[in-house]
Amino acid sequence: MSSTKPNVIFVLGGPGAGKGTQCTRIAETYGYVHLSAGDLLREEAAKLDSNLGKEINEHIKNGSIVPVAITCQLLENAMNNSAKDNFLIDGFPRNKDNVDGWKKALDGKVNIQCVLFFDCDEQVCVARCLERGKASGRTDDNEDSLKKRIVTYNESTKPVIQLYEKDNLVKRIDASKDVNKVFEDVRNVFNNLKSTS
Ligand SMILES: Nc1ncnc2c1ncn2[C@@H]1O[C@H](COP(=O)(O)OP(=O)(O)OP(=O)(O)O)[C@@H](O)[C@H]1O
Ligand SMILES: Nc1ccn([C@@H]2O[C@H](COP(=O)(O)O)[C@@H](O)[C@H]2O)c(=O)n1
Repeated sequence: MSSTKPNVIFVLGGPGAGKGTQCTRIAETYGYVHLSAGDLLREEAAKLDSNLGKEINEHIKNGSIVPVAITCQLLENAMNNSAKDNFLIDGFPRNKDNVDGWKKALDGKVNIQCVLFFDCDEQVCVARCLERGKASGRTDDNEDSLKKRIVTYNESTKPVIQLYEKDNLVKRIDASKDVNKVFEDVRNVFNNLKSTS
């Protein structure tokens, strides 16, 4: 991260809504650095042969949210290790603890440009994750974990999206369309985005 205040876009939506897929395309097209909180946690857990690694893996399998101090530190390290200034933060903030922890650590140090909300029907999300689960190797792309992930999304993440709606930051995108159509809508958002740095 350079000395200029970096731009941050939070990317939210249900499990399997297509956040990662669209972030990859946004990164290629608009030069943003894609930081997936879930990927960072999975990588960290794989590195750690410790209780902390086990704790992260348990949260992932149960679809519950890892304490923010861990996730926020991973995100902050990844931003500090990047030479770029535009970040897509995928899958964060996921609950009130995430919001509060982020504010404590980074409020005022970054510009939140918007919150991209990939809105997708629950059944479609579950079907996509189950299909992905045939090859993903993820411990949470199965029926049991998905039930829990959907509960976490409905009970903890939706209120976060509503919180940002009050600040007019949310750009809702219909994520049930096919990948190219969703990206057309994403492009509309980016073409109208004001640079705040
Ligand atoms: N618009 C789409 N139409 C159909 N399939 C899609 C679409 N977008 C993504 N997919 C597929 O659905 C699965 C989930 O997509 P992706 O990993 O991007 O979701 P995600 O929101 O990042 O999920 P998670 O939060 O669980 O990591 C992938 O197998 C992906 O190829
Ligand atoms: N802010 C976050 C983000 C993710 N997690 C945990 O990782 C799991 C997988 O996340 P994906 O975005 O890759 O689907 C998620 O279910 C949580 O257990 C988290 O704790 N905090």
